[in-house]
Amino acid sequence: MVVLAKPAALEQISLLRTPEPWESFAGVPAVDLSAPGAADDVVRACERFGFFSVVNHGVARGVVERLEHEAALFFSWPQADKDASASGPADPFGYGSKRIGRNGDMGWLEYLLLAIDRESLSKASPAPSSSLRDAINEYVGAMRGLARTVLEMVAEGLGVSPRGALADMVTGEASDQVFRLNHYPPCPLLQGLPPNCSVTGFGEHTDPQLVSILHSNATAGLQIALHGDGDAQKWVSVPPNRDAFFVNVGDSLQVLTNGRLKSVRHRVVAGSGRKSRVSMIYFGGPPVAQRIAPLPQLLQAEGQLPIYREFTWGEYKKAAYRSRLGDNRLAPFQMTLVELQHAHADAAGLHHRS
Ligand SMILES: C=C1C[C@]23C[C@H]1CC[C@H]2[C@@]12CCC[C@@](C)(C(=O)O1)[C@H]2[C@@H]3C(=O)O
Ligand SMILES: O=C(O)CCC(=O)C(=O)O
Repeated sequence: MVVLAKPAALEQISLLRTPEPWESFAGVPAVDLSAPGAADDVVRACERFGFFSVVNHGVARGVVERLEHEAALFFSWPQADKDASASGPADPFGYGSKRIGRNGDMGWLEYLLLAIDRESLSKASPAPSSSLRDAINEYVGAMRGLARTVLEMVAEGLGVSPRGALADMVTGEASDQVFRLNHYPPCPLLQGLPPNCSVTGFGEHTDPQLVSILHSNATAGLQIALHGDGDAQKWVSVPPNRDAFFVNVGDSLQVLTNGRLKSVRHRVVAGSGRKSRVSMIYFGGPPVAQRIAPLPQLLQAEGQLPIYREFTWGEYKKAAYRSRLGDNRLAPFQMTLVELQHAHADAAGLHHRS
């Protein structure tokens, strides 16, 4: 019997099965933002997949190309220079290689994780070069606009007023925005392993914020879990599209809509022979003090009880940084059956708790 040892450098990174070409999922909704009825399409996609692409988004190609160029330049720096850049190893912000978060998650990637204040990079998140900083600032400005459009459409499609109620949380004064550039080089250590072996680029997780907007080059790797019944989880590969942006529903939007819109579990698979995947993601979070709870307007309109307890974004973030990447971070905030029964009885005036 031949026993294939896993190369030591991959010891802490999980192997995954290489996706088959036929697993490439043709069903990711593509929403034309300029079309009438786009708001309903956005809500439908967020309910069904928590994930969709947007076309006719109005973001100039040059904004993306400039950042792609700057990102490629930065990732080609000597390792020692990258390690010394952006104020040292990511914790959580800065340049990181393989380590994700603080609790032992590992992936086959390198990245820059940066904090954004309003329109531009925060002083606490220095960019490695001024040309990269300028390209990021221009790109992030475009993403804020796109996040606003998408969240206004969500509000419109759900009948939430004012139309800016959700968008303001992400683009207002003290909003907590994060930006990430990811680089997944081909993994040479997979050579010699069976061809069906891939490596985890970015482990499965949901994003904690309201929405994240992702762009990648033409290299595949992103997978999403389709929302199944119960625990059933089916992973499908998202065909890359350089002309589109992909929107992910985050946990906070799931809570605000009382579970009607669902955050999407996603991950990145890296292979041996492929080109590098480069992705750029804007994460739209609310101010630290923002209360996150099912919107009373929606509960009333739909005659529902809240299935989540209220928390502040600051509390959620603190808990997130103590969690492992793949954890279900909403579980501690879900109402228990007993709590729901009490709430139901209270609402119906059936009993009074002392
Ligand atoms: C294990 C981790 C790593 C976290 C925090 C914690 C749980 C969730 C991860 C993410 C996922 C979405 C982007 C990010 C920037 C975020 O806001 O939450 C990530 C962050 C990090 O990469 O630092
Ligand atoms: O790089 C990608 O395509 C997705 C990565 C991701 O999910 C993340 O950075 O949170």
